[in-house]
Amino acid sequence: MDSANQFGMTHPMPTPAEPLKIGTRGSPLALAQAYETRARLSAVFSLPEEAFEIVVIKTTGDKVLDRPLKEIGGKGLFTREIEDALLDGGIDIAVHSMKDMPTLQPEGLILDTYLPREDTRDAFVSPFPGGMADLPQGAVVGSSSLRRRAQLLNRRPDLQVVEFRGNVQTRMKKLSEGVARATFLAMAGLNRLKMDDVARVAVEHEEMLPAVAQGAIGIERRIDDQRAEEMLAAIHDGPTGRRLMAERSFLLRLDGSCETPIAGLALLEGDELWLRGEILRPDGSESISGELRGPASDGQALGLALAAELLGRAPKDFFSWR
Ligand SMILES: NCc1[nH]cc(CCC(=O)O)c1CC(=O)O
Repeated sequence: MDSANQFGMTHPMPTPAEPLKIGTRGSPLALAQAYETRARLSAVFSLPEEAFEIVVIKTTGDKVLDRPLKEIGGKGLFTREIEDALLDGGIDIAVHSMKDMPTLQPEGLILDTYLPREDTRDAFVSPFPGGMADLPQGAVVGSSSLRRRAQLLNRRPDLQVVEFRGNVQTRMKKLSEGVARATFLAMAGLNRLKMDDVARVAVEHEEMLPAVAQGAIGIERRIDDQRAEEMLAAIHDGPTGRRLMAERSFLLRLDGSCETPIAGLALLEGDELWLRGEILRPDGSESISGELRGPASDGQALGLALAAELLGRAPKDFFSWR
């Protein structure tokens, strides 16, 4: 008899046969996300963990640690090898931080399953007391995110931003060594890693709009793999899907260059989506932001409309590729 579980109803298992191979990067956050996916699948189908195999894949982005990401070549840096493994059958599903995912997937793959979204806010992290507003004049802040860097400089042109790569542990070490006074991380990552010892102040959306898809886990599969399709349908979170549809359409329409800092967030209010977006010059000297509301059933139109609105207000030289 099926027993209820923390994720709700149980489902009949499509085809048990072989273990479902779950591909992931090997970073602590990526592994936590893969374990969460496995836990949800095994709960919803009442399957033992052995029915799933976690396959760790090293990507170019994981191998090159000494250079800023944009120098190595932007898009797909953390996904190419994983998508190759999906295509050649080495894995059956791939678990991703949606924030890092290109807006379009390779032919033959589909990315339309999302787990319930975590906290979407950024976290201000510093060994000193206080939040962003308490940063002294001229303080040094570490970040390798183009978006956070531009937003920060837009609000506080007096600050100095230095490049900060590496995992949470590396960044905390840099803070304790005094390389920077503070840094920014996603609340979602800190929460998923259960890093309760890292002192953080949540940055409200009004102060700093997060990256598109921040806090969302997405699961990719082969388009013709029926077993994976059925299994993933059972753990998909509809509200997260509707929000990401709006945010990712917004990004897709704007995404001519990874040199352009972009922020975007959709919230669901009943049957309505509320989408906010911001584009900035990399040095923070100019910011263009806006918002639109529309039916939750058509996030795509909403995302495209807000992007068109911001593009219409942007000077010709705003995007470096123009
Ligand atoms: N670009 C790296 C990345 N990709 C996803 C997260 C955090 C988790 C998330 O937003 O889902 C992070 C690190 C960070 O921004 O602190």
